[in-house]
Amino acid sequence: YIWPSPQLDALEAVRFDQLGFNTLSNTLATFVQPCNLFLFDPTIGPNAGRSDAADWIRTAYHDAATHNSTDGTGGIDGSIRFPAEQARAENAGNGFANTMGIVLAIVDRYISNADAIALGALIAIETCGGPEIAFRGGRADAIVPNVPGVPLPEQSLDSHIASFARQGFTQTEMIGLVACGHTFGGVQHNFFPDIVNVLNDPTSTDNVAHFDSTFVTFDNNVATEYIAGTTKNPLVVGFNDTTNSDKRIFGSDGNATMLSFANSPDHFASTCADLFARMLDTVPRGVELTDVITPLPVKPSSVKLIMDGDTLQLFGLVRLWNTTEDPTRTVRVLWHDHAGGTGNNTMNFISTSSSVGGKYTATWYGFNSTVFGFMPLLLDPVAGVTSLSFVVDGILENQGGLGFAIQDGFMLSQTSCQGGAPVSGRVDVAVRNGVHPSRVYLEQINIDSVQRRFITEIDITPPSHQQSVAANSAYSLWSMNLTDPAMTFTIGAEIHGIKYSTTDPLSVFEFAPCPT
Ligand code: HEM
Repeated sequence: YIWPSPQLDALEAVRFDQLGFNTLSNTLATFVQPCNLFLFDPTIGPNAGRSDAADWIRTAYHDAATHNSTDGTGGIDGSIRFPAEQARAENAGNGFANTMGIVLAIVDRYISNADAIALGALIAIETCGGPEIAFRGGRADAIVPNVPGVPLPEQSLDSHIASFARQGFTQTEMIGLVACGHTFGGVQHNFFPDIVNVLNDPTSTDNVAHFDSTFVTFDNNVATEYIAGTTKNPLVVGFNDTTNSDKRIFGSDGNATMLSFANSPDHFASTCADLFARMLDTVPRGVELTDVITPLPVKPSSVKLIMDGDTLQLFGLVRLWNTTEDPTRTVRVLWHDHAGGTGNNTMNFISTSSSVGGKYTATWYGFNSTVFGFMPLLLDPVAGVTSLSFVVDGILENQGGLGFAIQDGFMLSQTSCQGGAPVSGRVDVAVRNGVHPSRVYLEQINIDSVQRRFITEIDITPPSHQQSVAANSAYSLWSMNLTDPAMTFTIGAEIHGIKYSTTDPLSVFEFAPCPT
């Protein structure tokens, strides 16, 4: 995709900036590091026999499994977040409530509850030894629970085949998806006393009987142990044959599929990568998913413009994907302006990040930064800035000639201030003369009754000709008094029918005191 694209930029960041520098403060990968991390019961610690990773994967499956491919209802739409859905017998266990507390914390205006659930499962699998999974974004959130539809262990093989067919999977794919899921975790005695006894195992104090011997790692042991006859999978060799659903499913093609998995870890991993991607893309009809999101090789990040009197401050970083730290590398940022000029600056190496279970690393450079503190580039407001390019070791990176477009039509002005009772502050937006936005507004993120984020736009009254205050010779100020000091917002403007937003949330507390 072409940068900037706010939703894709945000999804790409959660999906690929997993650990290390500039990973989102609520990065998911930290909650599955190490992979036996189980945060929900601090009294039990690492010997609970459970893991966040397993919970997140089961959560995504139970959200997906309500899908009906005939009528197009159900699927990954975040309906598992509703307590009424979690309370159903088919959703026995506390893994869903556990998952929600962490995974849904990444929901924002660009990332739905459903995308967050899909990302949680994907990151758990990749971080804990699994294959790289194709990720698409754009899942829509259900506003009511789905009809029931998750398979139960005591159901017959025929009903499981029918259930997976309804979800859109063949019998062979059913065997695969169950094996891919059941390489993590196990069955808890507390919620399934008819399947698992009290274990008296100090390494599984939650009394979880595991599906394979490596229950916090993605590997084909679920298949090798099954084929070797050494498996302890409680849904294969459980004392109650009625609930041995994995035994019936795995054996349903004479073990052909499980044998192929046992014989080849690579075949197992690639099959699971496909099946997990399809499970995560199981969405209600009418939902349009994005293309598969791949990492941008050169990605500007945290780009921000602020008007400071006669100076235009340009803050930002760039991420170079799939690179390691290299002191001999030179990275330059070029900025192109309205007058046809180009400025340039050598960027500073800041730090690295990693992704997909350590498979990739990325390096980060600041437009004008030192490791401690981010300094802006200081530009001339009259010339402004229209786009950026980068030069990495002499090679021009400009998205195939498009450049990285920058919107300098409007931005926060440093004259914004806090205090000045009875209001709590004033937001000044510097608007470029000649741009004539049809509207400038504050964007406040709100949460509706079913935890969906939505934007409330609060229009700023355009200054009349007489009242217009100049920020400098190229920009005028649009101002708005704020009464709610707790409000956080971004700034939006509509220019030639297109809406643009700033990315950094602001609050009046960041502003200098208003002059008295
Ligand atoms: C016929 C189909 C299936 C049945 C009957 C079934 C049944 C179960 C049961 C009874 C548990 C124990 C839950 C607990 O104690 O909290 C479980 C756990 C789990 N299932 Fe399945 N499952 C099926 C398919 C799948 C699929 C397709 C996936 C994912 C692709 C999956 C992923 C998981 C995971 C990761 C756990 C471990 C959860 C944890 O340890 O916290 N299952 N399953």
